[in-house]
Amino acid sequence: MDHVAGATADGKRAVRRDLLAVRAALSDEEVAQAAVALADRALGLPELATARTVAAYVSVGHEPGTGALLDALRERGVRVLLPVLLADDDLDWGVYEGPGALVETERGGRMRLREPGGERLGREAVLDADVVLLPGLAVDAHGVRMGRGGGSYDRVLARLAAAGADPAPVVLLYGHEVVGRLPVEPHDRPVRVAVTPEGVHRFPR
Ligand SMILES: Nc1nc2c(c(=O)[nH]1)N(C=O)[C@@H](CNc1ccc(C(=O)N[C@@H](CCC(=O)O)C(=O)O)cc1)CN2
Ligand SMILES: Nc1ncnc2c1ncn2[C@@H]1O[C@H](COP(=O)(O)OP(=O)(O)OP(=O)(O)O)[C@@H](O)[C@H]1O
Repeated sequence: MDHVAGATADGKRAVRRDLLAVRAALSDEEVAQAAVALADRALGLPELATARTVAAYVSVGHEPGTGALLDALRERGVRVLLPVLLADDDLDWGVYEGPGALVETERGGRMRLREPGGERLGREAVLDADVVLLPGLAVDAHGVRMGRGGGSYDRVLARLAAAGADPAPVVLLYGHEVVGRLPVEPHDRPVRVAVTPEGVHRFPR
């Protein structure tokens, strides 16, 4: 079993590297245009039309851009929660109060994140969310999502399930990141929806 689990983790690392290389090759203009289209698509989701609290994240680098989406949600009066990465790779949460209230953070040579600088609400704050917008590198036809490998969102999804909370998990990706099949480990939890600049994909439960 350990051998199989190790093979899956190695498989994930290789897929992650390839996916990150494709993102790295995007031009700044492609990234900017994709962010506008992504916000449009996401704002059309029925799940977001009724949501009062949305857990989201601030995109960095060549990730599918969330800036326009965060501001549009906030303008709608939605309470937007943003993650704060903790030392154990779990997530604390703070309320989005506009781009000026974000602080740039960097931990141990990892990628720079932009996180809310204000009050920390605790790990359980995500249980208030009606929708959870997740970062990712890819999703497959079963809704299996691959992240950066910290396991932060695996823990968030496990926490939601343990509490009996059932917000729609929605991953934001580029079109080519919706793939046929990804390596899967027992802790991986499927997402319900993937939004890309080109459209919306729904996965059977
Ligand atoms: N914009 C954004 N915010 C986010 C996430 C994300 O994926 N994107 N997260 C999603 O969980 C959490 C932060 N998790 C992170 C996980 C890994 C790395 C990172 O730098 N990884 C290295 C490679 C692995 C390593 O060195 O440990 C890298 O990407 O270069 C950064 C943040 C919460 N906030
Ligand atoms: N519920 C959990 N509690 C504690 N650790 C967990 C949990 N789920 C996963 N992990 C750990 O997180 C690590 C990374 O998992 P994985 O490679 O699936 O990350 P990922 O889904 O790509 O990342 P992320 O969720 O941050 O986007 C693994 O070592 C795993 O053991």
